Amino acid sequence: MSTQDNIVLNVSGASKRFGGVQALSDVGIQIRRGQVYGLIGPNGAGKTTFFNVITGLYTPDGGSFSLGGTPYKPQAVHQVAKAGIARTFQNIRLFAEMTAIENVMVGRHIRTQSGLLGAVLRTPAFKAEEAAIRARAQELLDYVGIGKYAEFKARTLSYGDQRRLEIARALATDPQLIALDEPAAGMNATEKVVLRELIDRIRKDGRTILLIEHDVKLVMGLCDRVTVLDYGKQIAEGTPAEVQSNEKVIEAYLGAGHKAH
Ligand SMILES: Nc1ncnc2c1ncn2[C@@H]1O[C@H](COP(=O)(O)OP(=O)(O)OP(=O)(O)O)[C@@H](O)[C@H]1O
Repeated sequence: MSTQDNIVLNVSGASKRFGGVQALSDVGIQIRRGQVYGLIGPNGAGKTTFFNVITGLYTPDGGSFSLGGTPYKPQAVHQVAKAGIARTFQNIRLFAEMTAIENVMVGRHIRTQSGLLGAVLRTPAFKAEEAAIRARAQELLDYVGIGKYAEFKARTLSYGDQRRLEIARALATDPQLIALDEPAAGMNATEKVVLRELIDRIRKDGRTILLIEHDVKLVMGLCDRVTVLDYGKQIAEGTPAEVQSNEKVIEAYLGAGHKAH
């Protein structure tokens, strides 16, 4: 396999303006298969905008995008999901009144074959597919450590478990890239340890992960490479050790009144 084949997400020149604010300015990243790639920066740096651009929530003003070597246009969320990026959200977005397992099954349905007509007619093919989807969803719930809550409504799960459920749902689409938007937000120290183990396991199982995270310790401990944004510009890229000692990064964080926790 050539080095080029190993690149899962390749973005160059990503730009996005909102009125007078240049939220993203010529940002480029390359994420290799099996990497955990971190996106950090002070508040308002453009991290969420970058996520929203690559996942089709915002139409970029410019930039080129490819996933697994195939160019894609991040113009619509469902197209990006089909192309193979799954994401979680900073503010958890689950179907609160559905059970945990149903939430994961919804994620899986974008990969199904028998379609709406099969579902309405409840054809044997549909039923077999449904059973397989349920079995796979249960496996994923077990994998993220919440298998015993399969039949609980999503809203009744603890915050940490809801975040794990979002990850299970993202995994259900068999994505080439999983984009996690602040997965540790609101978690206590114990939940963060469990989350870290989970992300590590997902990586070891051959998945590729893009991570926005405010918890610098978690980022530095988990990521293979990190990009630092500040005012929409990419001010550093490299290993955690490299970016941590980068003058521009230190300045950006201190200037914004941040401190590493
Ligand atoms: N939908 C929008 N409309 C107008 N301005 C926006 C919009 N989304 C983001 N911005 C602006 O773009 C800039 C980058 O914001 P963004 O939310 O991407 O930063 P961030 O790094 O994710 O910040 P945080 O860490 O606070 O979540 C900010 O100045 C923000 O006000």
